[in-house]
Amino acid sequence: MKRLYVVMGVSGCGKSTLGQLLAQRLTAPFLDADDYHSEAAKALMRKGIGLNDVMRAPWFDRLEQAIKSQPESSIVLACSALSKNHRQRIRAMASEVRFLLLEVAPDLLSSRLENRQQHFANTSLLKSQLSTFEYPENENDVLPFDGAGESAILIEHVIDTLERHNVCC
Ligand SMILES: Nc1ncnc2c1ncn2[C@@H]1O[C@H](COP(=O)(O)OP(=O)(O)O)[C@@H](O)[C@H]1O
Ligand SMILES: O=C(O)[C@H](O)[C@@H](O)[C@H](O)[C@H](O)COP(=O)(O)O
Repeated sequence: MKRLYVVMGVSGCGKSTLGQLLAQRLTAPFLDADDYHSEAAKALMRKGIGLNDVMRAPWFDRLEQAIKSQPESSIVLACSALSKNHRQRIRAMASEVRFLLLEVAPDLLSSRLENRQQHFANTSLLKSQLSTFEYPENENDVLPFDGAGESAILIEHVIDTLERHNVCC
């Protein structure tokens, strides 16, 4: 059985940051979906142009391959998983999938992205991220978290919540 924890949400919500902390706590490998984009896709996003689902398809295929080739039984993935269809595609990648949604207000997202260095996604991408994002309704495998606070506090809350839902460690 393979258990996949997906830290999800729009650009700047803190997926990579929290995902790495969670992977350390679970002693699990960490995969960042950002590392699986093509150069062409990154060039578009750098210009603030969001991907469409045709462009995303080979990216999801590469992610699936990377997840399936991990020998460990638990894996942490940071991936925006913006739409219901994207999440459905990710559910096919492992036998048990849990999404951890980080919710952050647009103003704070903007200021985080302005300050983030050396990343292809900047504030110009935020508009398309927010318009593509579909809030998970009736998706029982999605746990929402307030992503605005300090990471050191958030990770403790995440671990507590996973333990309470019996999906941890
Ligand atoms: N909880 C947090 N509090 C303050 N800054 C944060 C927090 N989480 C992430 N950041 C910062 O915000 C920026 C975006 O975080 P990142 O983890 O790259 O988000 P994402 O992977 O969702 O795009 C980074 O510069 C990161 O250091
Ligand atoms: O589905 C997509 O269009 C992309 O995955 C996008 O949503 C993602 O957020 C970018 O890769 C930016 O990277 P960060 O989210 O890590 O800033």
